[in-house]
Amino acid sequence: MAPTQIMIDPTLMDGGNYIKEGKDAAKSTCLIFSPKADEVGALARSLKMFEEHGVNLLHIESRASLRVPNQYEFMVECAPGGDLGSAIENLRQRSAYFSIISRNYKDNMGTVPWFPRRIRELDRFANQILSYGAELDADHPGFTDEKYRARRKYFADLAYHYKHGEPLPHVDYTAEETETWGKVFRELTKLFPKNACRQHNHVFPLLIENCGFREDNIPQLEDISNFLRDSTGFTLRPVAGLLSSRDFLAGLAFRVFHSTQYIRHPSRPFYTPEPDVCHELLGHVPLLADPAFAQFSQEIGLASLGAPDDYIEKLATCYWFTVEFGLCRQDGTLKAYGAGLLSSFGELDYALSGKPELRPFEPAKTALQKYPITEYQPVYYVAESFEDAKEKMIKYAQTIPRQFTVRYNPYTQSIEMLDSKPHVLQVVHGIGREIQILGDALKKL
Ligand SMILES: C[C@H](O)[C@H](O)[C@H]1CNc2nc(N)[nH]c(=O)c2N1
Ligand SMILES: N[C@@H](Cc1ccccc1)C(=O)O
Ligand SMILES: [Fe+2]
Repeated sequence: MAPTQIMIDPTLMDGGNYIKEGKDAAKSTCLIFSPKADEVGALARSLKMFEEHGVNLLHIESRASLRVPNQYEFMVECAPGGDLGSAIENLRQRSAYFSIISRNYKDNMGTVPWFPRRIRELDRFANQILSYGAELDADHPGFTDEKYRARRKYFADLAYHYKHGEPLPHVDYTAEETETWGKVFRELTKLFPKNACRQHNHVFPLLIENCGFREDNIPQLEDISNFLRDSTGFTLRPVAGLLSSRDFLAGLAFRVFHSTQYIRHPSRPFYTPEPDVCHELLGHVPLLADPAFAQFSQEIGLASLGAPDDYIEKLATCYWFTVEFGLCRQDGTLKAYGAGLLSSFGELDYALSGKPELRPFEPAKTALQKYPITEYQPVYYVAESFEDAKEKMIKYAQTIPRQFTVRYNPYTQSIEMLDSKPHVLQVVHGIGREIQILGDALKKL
């Protein structure tokens, strides 16, 4: 979704508190630094220096540095306020390595836009929810239904209070909600065998068997998240509504998919302008269990970390025409793999009807295509295969201006910035070991 079409909807928030918190967190500045070699007690001195400049610290972390041999590396997150500018200059002069990451990067030339480095930092997104503006409200059947709104508030609160590592909230869905799910489930499962891609049809029976996918049951996020973790390492997080493209894509870098938990309004079961539990579970989840697709999703996420705003929009557009509305050719036949098609039986039929325009998926061109969000797409992009789409995305991502390379470390569930020789060498050694394992396996085959 283009960020320009979204605005904060205060009525969805709890007395406006979430918004205020979100804004403050959005202004924090992260400093990563290693003191010069001969400095002893550098962290203590730096902390004192921040205090003297009236800067409050929200978080402090220390690690062995991978950039400067035998040194420590510190990460401090500063709240807005105080004389942060002078504190930064002071610290910069005393550091062998120094880097600033900030949500407030627009006013700070040369600053990298903030991105989460550890999986638990995804907790910060909970209070950065955006919602549709007036344009879509008029179109949304649920926005004038008090009962539905109250229910949406309940789901929003569940997501706001969720913290990384907790079990995903269990929801007792009402009979009416289950009925809506049933209608969508029934119609879509009629179309899947013919219209959905091979991977979707392969995984779907497993979801019926392991996760309670049934016409008369809305599956629980916790069961699905556990299933996905076993399949591809993807996990789900509940989310109260639309995240900005930047935040949503950052989750994918960690193989975390933000999922809504509410269901669409019963008056229009077969098409909704917002993601809902039908869209997430029937559209996205089956493909997240496919290894090649999971990797494709993560690649878009990794490419987005710290990227400039215009590139975030381009990546979000590529995401739109692949993960959301993508078509692919399999054994000479067109199939749908985009979740927005696989969750809307109206559009699933339409996309493959021969009426809309089809073009080959080509990231550099696709990234520039404008698209409507409340009606069927006029243009669809066709991928030759997930592997092919992934290779093209990786090549395209290399054209994004960024001063460092990122890599996900699944052991620590954190993002590593490969911006020093010792760190790169460490990764090279790791790959050497993998090659040994492969050589050994080959000998035994
Ligand atoms: C990345 C792209 O903008 C995409 O449309 C995102 C935006 N934010 C989102 N936020 C939520 N909660 N769910 C989504 O599917 C998306 N999609
Ligand atoms: N239109 C989709 C939901 C959706 C909305 C917005 C983006 C993607 C998907 C459906 O009806 O299921
Ligand atoms: Fe989606």
